[in-house]
Amino acid sequence: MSFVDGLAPAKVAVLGAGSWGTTFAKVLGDAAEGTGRSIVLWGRRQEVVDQINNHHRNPRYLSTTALPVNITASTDVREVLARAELVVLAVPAQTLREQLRGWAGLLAPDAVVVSLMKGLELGTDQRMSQVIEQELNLTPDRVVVVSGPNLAMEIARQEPTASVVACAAESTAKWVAEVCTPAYFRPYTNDDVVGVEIGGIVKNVIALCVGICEGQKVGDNTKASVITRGLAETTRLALALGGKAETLSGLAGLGDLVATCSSSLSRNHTAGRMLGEGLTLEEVNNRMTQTAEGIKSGRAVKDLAAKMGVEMPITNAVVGVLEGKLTVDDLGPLLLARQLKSEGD
Ligand SMILES: NC(=O)c1ccc[n+]([C@@H]2O[C@H](COP(=O)([O-])OP(=O)(O)OC[C@H]3O[C@@H](n4cnc5c(N)ncnc54)[C@H](O)[C@@H]3O)[C@@H](O)[C@H]2O)c1
Ligand SMILES: O=P(O)(O)OC[C@H](O)CO
Repeated sequence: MSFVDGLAPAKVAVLGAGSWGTTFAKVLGDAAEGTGRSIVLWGRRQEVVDQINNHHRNPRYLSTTALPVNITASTDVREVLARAELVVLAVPAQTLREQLRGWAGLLAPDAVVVSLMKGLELGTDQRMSQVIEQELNLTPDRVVVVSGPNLAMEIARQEPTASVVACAAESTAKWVAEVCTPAYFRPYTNDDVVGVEIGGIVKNVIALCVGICEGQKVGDNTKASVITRGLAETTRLALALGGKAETLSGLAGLGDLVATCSSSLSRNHTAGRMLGEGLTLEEVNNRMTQTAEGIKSGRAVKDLAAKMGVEMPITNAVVGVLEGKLTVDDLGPLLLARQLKSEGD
């Protein structure tokens, strides 16, 4: 198998044909041009699969993007996973464990598994790489995380973007980075899986808060304050879990936080804005057609931080709003009334 012998994979499976799964398949497909490598997408809906196979498009998620012809799709996960040396997972975080239980016996014996997801599991407070290791019985050297300032729509338009490919084993990270490097996408490797995942998870909660600010029509000072203090609490959590500070000041930390908190393309930012405009969470959920991980992961982040003894005031306040214990108007006064302290604490 190629991971073992160092050769590039001949087949890559991407499970999840939503916005990011389809876009990342395009990244892989463009990078594979002329190599003979095939990219096979698993989708739940026959109409999505048919559109990809017959028209090289996924109009449900990426209406204007033409997909490379080396991408095919199927609803048959067994067929998609057969002999795939690299398996990329892009389903909503809270559904991953259940999905993996159905897929576990179908993976090729030496497959490397990549998580594209930015969520924390409710109830267990586990990161997606931990769920993957447990359910597929994989060692950390075969589990990779891709994360960074990666708004799918911009990458689908081939706008220059950098990202992070993280794995405990540098050789695996390099192996994966080499197959996802088309001209418009530049991955950097990193061995700090914890820092990379925590950056991607918590930025969604902070983006909900910035979105709330936007919905309330407060200005840039407020948003910059939330982003900066949001990074401080994200870094505290990452460090407590064994992550590195420099990861949080890199693409998967600051980079992703800035992209998500500034962009109207972000689903978390958009969901926050609607809350700030006065919609209830139920109304927001009814309007969202794609996954905004922060809505559910917020609670898991709060629980994990409490378990680790890490102070995360912005996360706690956002969860208070999501759970109906605080109104959006409570947020500013609550956060500002906290006891004064040193910026570095
Ligand atoms: N969209 C982005 O810009 C982006 C970028 C980076 C990371 N991510 C992360 O990637 C992950 C997937 O996000 P997305 O943008 O592709 O979401 P999406 O909502 O666009 O697509 C989710 C996909 O999962 C499928 N799905 C939904 N419920 C499912 C279930 N119960 N079981 C199996 N499949 C199910 C949907 O049919 C769809 O194909 C999230 O964790 C997100 O945070 C997204
Ligand atoms: O649309 P969001 O809020 O899920 O953010 C998408 C990506 O994670 C940005 O890097």
